[in-house]
Amino acid sequence: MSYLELKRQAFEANMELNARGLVIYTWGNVSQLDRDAGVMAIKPSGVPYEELKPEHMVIVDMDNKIVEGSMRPSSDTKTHTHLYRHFDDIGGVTHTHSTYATAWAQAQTPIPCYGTTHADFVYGEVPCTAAMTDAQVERDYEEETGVQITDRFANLKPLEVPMVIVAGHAPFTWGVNAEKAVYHAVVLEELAKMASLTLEVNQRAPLLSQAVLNKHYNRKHGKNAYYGQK
Ligand SMILES: O=C(CO)[C@@H](O)[C@H](O)COP(=O)(O)O
Repeated sequence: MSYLELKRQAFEANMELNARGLVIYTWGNVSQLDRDAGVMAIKPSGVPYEELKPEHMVIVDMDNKIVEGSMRPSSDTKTHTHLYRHFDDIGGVTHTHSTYATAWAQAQTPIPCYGTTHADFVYGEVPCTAAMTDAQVERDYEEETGVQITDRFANLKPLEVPMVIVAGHAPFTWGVNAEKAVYHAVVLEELAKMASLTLEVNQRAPLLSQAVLNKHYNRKHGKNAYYGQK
């Protein structure tokens, strides 16, 4: 696709993130991948959503080199490209600091599956990455964030669990395109809020049984199908 179209898709997805109330000021970013061309369009760093324009999107290759654009790409660029290099089926990545999902990330606690709403979207808990060592942080925080995520997904299918919370930081979500990645960011924030309120009502709330989880997930996604496939 043309860079113009790639930028438009990334811009629209970033504006949807803002419209859904998941970001304030510049807290967050979305990218759209063109896998055939080996590039993505990503939000520029530090630009408030109110001032954002399609032409501001930065085209970056999978080695984090700027291909087109006058602005600095998001500070999370290396995490986005790391995920694209390791998750073959995704085409969009979203990062937010949405309140409830970030609270679970700061608590360094995976979000359990307490109900069928959760099971409709995520096959099991929303995973949390391992806390980074000081040495890892020193190396390159954004690249190491990508490493922590892909390490955590060694035995998970990215499109069955299209989201993660990064320990001490905040969530990343993905999907077959940027629009779906934003959709999953909205879903994640709701699931995190529901789980928080569930524990407020009953600290010993039971987890959803595996049988009910399987039934609900497979009913919504088709047996052994990945979420988001047409
Ligand atoms: O996680 C962080 C900062 O901790 C970033 O996601 C910022 O919240 C947005 O940075 P830019 O995309 O504007 O560089």
